[in-house]
Amino acid sequence: MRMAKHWADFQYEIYLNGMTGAVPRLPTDLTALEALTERRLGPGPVGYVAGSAGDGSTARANRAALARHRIVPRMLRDVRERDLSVDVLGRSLPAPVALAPVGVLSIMHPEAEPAAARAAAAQGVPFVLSSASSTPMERVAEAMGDAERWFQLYWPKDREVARSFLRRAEAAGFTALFVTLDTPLLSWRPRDLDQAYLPFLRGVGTANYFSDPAFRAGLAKPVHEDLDAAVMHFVGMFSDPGKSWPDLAFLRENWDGPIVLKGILHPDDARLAADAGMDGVVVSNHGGRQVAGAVAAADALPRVAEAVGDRLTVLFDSGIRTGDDVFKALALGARAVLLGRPYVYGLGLDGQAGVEHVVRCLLAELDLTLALSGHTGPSTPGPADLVTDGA
Ligand SMILES: Cc1cc2nc3c(=O)[nH]c(=O)nc-3n(C[C@H](O)[C@H](O)[C@H](O)COP(=O)(O)O)c2cc1C
Ligand SMILES: O=C(O)C(=O)c1ccccc1
Repeated sequence: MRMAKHWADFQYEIYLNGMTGAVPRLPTDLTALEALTERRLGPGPVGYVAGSAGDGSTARANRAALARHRIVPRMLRDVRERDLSVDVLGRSLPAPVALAPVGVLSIMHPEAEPAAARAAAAQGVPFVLSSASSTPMERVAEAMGDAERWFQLYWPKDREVARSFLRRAEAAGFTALFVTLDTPLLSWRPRDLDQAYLPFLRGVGTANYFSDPAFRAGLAKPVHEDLDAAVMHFVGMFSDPGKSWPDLAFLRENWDGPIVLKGILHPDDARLAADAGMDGVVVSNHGGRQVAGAVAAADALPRVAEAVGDRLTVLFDSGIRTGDDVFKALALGARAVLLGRPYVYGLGLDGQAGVEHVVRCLLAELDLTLALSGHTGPSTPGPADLVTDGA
């Protein structure tokens, strides 16, 4: 009997369903989802999701850097039995993929984070919940049963609010903490600026704050009596550009589980993370949404992996759209990847089912890419399996 699930079976399922005339409700080439979402949803929300910093050069560089690497497939390696499972932060995951933290999901679909979280749970991949979710963390946890969930912290200025978030996340069953460091300020985002569109000013993405006792203690009036004041309190609280490396001790003292720093691009920062007792890093430029002109995430990855791969769990995001992108990230030194915009488009187009479609397409394509390249799991691809244009 076969032990591990073959994600590639989704391919047969689609062809078999085709015998009754059915075709998938959404494209199976996940790079097609952005344009489709733009046609179906209003410009404000899609612009917010698809947009990035400055002229978009970092988002383009993320794709270009992955495209510069080409896979060199190997033959005759017996790839009948494959197992995509991988150990990440002390957990065994069924595949080297998790859903990235994305705030304000209610702008894409009324069922928002609970729908995305249920999709992740149904497919067995971890869901990383954003601090800036449109649903309180306890309700998202409830939607997930005992499925794997991680909490992303935008480190609030107020220590009591920070402590309260950590306590609530632990009580709600979030097992790992992802601390996002690349967003102490929101970057210059022309697409949002030109539409004067910022969801939080409308009170979207504030659910964890407005439901928090420590946050509310700082308000003169209850949230519903003075929404503008509550929003302003959120804006002042949401992040803290004054933080520096020694402050990480606070997180270590207040969180028992693994801590992962998200937004690391320089190998020296990765070393500082290891020195500070962190458990992992996400090599990420926030999907090109923060520093225009920044290094492509895939170009930063091998240097970070080289620097700390033996001390920390190295994860990756920014630009992953296809199964072969995941293969390349693994080969460049990532243990697993986070998927951002594609699942958000899936949510916008078809709710929970849309997110499940995206996850299944990505993992089927990864499974097939591994097999067709001569690999039976995610841990064997390495730099020798790639050639790089211009290198
Ligand atoms: C609409 C949107 C909202 C995001 N919100 C958050 C967030 O709240 N916290 C966070 O750490 N990262 C956030 N990110 C960044 C993602 O976690 C991830 O780093 C990025 O989307 C990966 O790039 P990709 O979209 O190219 O896959 C957001 C990204 C998008 C597109
Ligand atoms: O838009 C983003 O990229 C992001 O990270 C964010 C920040 C604050 C609230 C919601 C999302």
